[in-house]
Amino acid sequence: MDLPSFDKSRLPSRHVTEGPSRAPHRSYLYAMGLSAKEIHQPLVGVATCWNEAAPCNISLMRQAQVVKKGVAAADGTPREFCTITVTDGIAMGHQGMKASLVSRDVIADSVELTMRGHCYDALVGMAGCDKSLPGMMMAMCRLNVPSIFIYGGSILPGKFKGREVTVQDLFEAVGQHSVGRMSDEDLDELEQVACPSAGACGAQFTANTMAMVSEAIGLALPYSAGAPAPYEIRDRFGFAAGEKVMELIARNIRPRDIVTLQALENAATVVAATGGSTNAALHLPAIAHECGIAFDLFDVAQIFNRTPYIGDLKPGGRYVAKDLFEAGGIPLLMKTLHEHGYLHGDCLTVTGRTIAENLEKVRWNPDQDVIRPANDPITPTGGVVGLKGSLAPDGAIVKVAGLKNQKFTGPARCFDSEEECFAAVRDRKYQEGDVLVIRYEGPIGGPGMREMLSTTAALYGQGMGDKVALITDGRFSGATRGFCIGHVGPEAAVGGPIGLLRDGDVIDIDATTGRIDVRLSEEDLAERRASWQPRETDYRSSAIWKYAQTVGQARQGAVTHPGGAAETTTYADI
Ligand SMILES: CC(C)(O)[C@@H](O)C(=O)O
Ligand SMILES: [Mg+2]
Repeated sequence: MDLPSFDKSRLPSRHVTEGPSRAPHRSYLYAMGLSAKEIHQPLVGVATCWNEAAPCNISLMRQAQVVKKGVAAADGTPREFCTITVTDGIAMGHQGMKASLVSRDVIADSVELTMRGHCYDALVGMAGCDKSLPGMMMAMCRLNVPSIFIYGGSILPGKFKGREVTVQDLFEAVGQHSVGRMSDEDLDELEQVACPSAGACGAQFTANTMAMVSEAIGLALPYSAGAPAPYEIRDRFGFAAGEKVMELIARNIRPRDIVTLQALENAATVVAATGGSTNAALHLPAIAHECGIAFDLFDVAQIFNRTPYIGDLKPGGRYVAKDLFEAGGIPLLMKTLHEHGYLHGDCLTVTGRTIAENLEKVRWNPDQDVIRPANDPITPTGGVVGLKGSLAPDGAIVKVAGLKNQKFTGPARCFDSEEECFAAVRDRKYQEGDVLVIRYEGPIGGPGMREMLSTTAALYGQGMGDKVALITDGRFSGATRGFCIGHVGPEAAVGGPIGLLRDGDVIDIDATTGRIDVRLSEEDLAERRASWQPRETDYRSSAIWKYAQTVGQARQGAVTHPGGAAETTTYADI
């Protein structure tokens, strides 16, 4: 690969590799088998979230070897390191989920610290799970050294009784089983066939949503986020990412040149267009924050409201990630959105070219129905909608893709933890028409803003998905369906109105007008607020306690440090 010549003396790695005072430092590099030539080449961090916690991560170390070959082929020296993950599918439905969102920021922090400590010149970050994708992209924006993101790829769908299934079917099967609508034998068979390969949860759930974001925001190479984990073509993307990051070093193209306000709007557009995970409304503000860009839940919601819903993907629709890749991949989706004016085409990407330039050669595929043309959508507005009102002055979010009815009025049934609500659902101790309220599950109150797929899927599995509504200051899985409103802010733990609700209060939700209100006057709310007492959590120490001390509200992405780009030293410039 012919790289433009560039001034190597500006590279951060000079702090580690150049001059007599760095002889000790170099001795460590020699100890790992590096040659003198390799030591003085640009050092590229290859961060992966490899571990044996989940199928999302299991193939990442293998894939990273190809990335390293790409870096080396372009005269860079790859340095591989791993960070942690918490996998929601296994953390779901118990206290373990409190570690999930916390892990996003720990991932960003740990990548930051490895990169800073060793003065790596660039980063290729590989992630495969809900929190590792945004965590890695946050680290890239925070560090602002040339970076490429690469997804580990989606899992393949399983086959059960002749139909394609994902882990969503299992979570919903738990509800079916609890009311006698599924036998022990079928549940046993389903759990053995639902997840047949390595890769992240297979439909437009959180990992695939954030993977789509990685291409739309410009941090990943076109097509790279769509290829399923077991497909060998992933190796080509890995090699290309390794080579390309060397060009980004040479041309000094950095993440904050790429992740602009317009790029964030492009990312929100693909989420809405595909009925993606509501978690994007949390992660996009957090990524923006790392760049010093104000882009909160309301900004995301504005894009959601003006974007046509065109991706017929599960959980709202019919297809899985593999089908989208085979239909033409994420560029196919972006092509039609761009053609009809829904994307900013002039945003720079890691190819060194703009979105519009990347899409030039993409042709529309008429022989597929995974993605509809943007001028012939499934619905004219996005599959995810922002809400606001007396119950959520700081906003809330709901996925409407696949919902029959977008309005709901009913009496509140209040629960102060997910466990309490799950027990009521499991035992069918709720009424049709109820608005189930799960509170003290926000970023501070949980702590950790749990995702509540076990409860929402159980409701769905009981056939009650459209007969009750559920609202929470916690959040939902990308696989949640039903009338489920999350991120209600401010959260109960800081005195938000959701914490003032009592059983029987009447709640009105209207996703068509973007409203969520409680039929209580300002005076009623003020009176209740006066006697409200903050609650203590059981977490008085540990990483989860530490998180609760610094985390902000969901509206701004539940970030754990106040400063954006302007306040953060990028070691690249020291
Ligand atoms: C387990 C899932 C489906 O991956 C969930 O965590 C999500 O958010 O999509
Ligand atoms: Mg999740």
